[in-house]
Amino acid sequence: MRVFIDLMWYFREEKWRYGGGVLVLALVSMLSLLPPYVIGVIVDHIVNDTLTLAILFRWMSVLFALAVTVYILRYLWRIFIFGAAIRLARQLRNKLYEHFSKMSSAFFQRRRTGDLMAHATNDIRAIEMTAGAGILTLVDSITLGGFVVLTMALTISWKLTIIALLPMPLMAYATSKYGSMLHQRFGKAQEAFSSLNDKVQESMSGIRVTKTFGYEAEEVASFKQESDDVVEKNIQVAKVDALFDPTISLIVGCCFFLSIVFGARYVVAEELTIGQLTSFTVYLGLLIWPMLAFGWLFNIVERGRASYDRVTRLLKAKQDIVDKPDAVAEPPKGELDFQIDSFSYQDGEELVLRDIYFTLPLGATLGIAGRTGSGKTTLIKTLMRDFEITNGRVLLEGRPLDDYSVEALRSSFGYVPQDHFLFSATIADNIAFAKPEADYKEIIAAAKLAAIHEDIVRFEDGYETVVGERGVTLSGGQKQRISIARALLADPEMLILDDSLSAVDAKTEEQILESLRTIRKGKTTLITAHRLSAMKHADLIIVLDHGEIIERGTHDSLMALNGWYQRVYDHQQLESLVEKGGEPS
Ligand SMILES: Nc1ncnc2c1ncn2[C@@H]1O[C@H](COP(=O)(O)OP(=O)(O)OP(=O)(O)O)[C@@H](O)[C@H]1O
Repeated sequence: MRVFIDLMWYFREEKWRYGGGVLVLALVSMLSLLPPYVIGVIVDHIVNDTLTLAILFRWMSVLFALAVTVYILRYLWRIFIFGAAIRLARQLRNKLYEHFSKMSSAFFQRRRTGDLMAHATNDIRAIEMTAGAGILTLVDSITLGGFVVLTMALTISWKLTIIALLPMPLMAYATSKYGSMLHQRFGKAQEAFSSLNDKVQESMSGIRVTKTFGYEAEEVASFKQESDDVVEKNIQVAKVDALFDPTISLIVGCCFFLSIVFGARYVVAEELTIGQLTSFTVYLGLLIWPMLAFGWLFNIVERGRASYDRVTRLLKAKQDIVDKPDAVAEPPKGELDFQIDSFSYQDGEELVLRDIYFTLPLGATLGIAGRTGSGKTTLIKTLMRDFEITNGRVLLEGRPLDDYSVEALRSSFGYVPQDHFLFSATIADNIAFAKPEADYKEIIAAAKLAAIHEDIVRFEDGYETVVGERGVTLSGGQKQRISIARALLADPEMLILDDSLSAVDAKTEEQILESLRTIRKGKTTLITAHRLSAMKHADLIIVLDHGEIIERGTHDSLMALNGWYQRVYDHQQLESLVEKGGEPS
């Protein structure tokens, strides 16, 4: 029941809804006591031969009025209690989403997407059940159960009540035992569900790769295995779940048995009338639901507790990147000073960057070259504070990155990542993502600069073409250029193209670079690329190898060095000549 204490903050917040709901529910419980009483009275009238049509009609009218009232009241408490529970789910879901959106890349690297999705769906649903059906069963089992027992004891026979309820402690013992078994098994079932979620997410994202390699059968088999695991764990839950009903029915059966055996003796001894015994057994029947509700309550509460623990653990995860109290809110301009002694993604892991020292004046263009895995993207991630530098620092306008608020820092960057992402929205919306207030003229201008305008107008719906998962399929190069247009539209202080020209041909690349040279005057641009022609005009080019700068300079000075840069550049030029049989880029 600890989960109810954990949720107390919400019950307080919604005290009117819960207060109203509980009150109405208690009233319904009280009113439910009337029909058994009426049955007892009628039976006694029949036994004593005093039943008249008038008496019968009077009691029937009372029962009819009661039914209508209970009908309305039941509707009311549902609105109060279940309505509040749905609101709690909404609040928690929004909190989780807000929390996710504040977390750094390191957080998402440690967690699986499917797991996070399971928290936001299954766990929240279990908590909603606790705050809705859980409260209902708690209040119902206490009020209806309490009222019925009191009525039986006070209006019929306290002796018979005690006898009839003798098997109850057994039930309390059994349900608490089942409850703790359920908690454990439910935790495991939820973990298995998270894992399955993750599997589905990964399989769907990688479906093309799976098909290309003809791995469908293996994928289906591995999905089946995960799915079987979920089923197995849920069966384990269901096995305990299934114990509640028969146990409760058995105990209720014992209660009936005792009350009939002893009740009959009291009737013979004339301590009770037949009508009273009839009422007593009907009251006992009324106890079945509170008892079932009690068992069900354990079930709901244990699920809710496991889920609430999982969600709060997640919400408690500290943001690893937070603003200092006096953080500068003004977005920095692009004057860079890298002073990184070393960087690794996790403590104790292999160093990914070492001895990165260089400066870049405001408005300059930096080219970052190097073989795959040499640390180009990592260098950019440290600049954007996606990951904290533990050994060294990066200065922007002479201040360390953490002097700036995260928001100010992020608004300085226009980042076009390697794995570009388009939302399921129109092309115009995708381009205007970083500047939603942009008008069509600005969007088209950005698209022209990114050399994608001609492609867009060829689509039937032009800029209103829907792309992404639910829209038309674009080529890799088209997606890249839309991502570039998106970054250009925001006109950021620092534009970062992380291998963002890899899927466009040499001519288009040159066209885009030419636009950049014109519009990015006075603003800093960083370009990483495998095709070195993309950084030929940079003011500074650094070549990384195993996280270290092995060459630095301008294109001309690097060519004169006769090192890695010169070799790769010449090789690429030759390749381009052979492939296209045309001009070198
Ligand atoms: N999030 C991460 N966690 C742990 N290691 C990582 C992470 N991202 C990259 N690495 C590792 O860091 C090294 C540098 O990777 P990085 O992506 O910076 O290289 P890159 O030069 O950009 O490569 P590419 O040209 O292929 O994009 C690699 O060994 C990679 O495995």
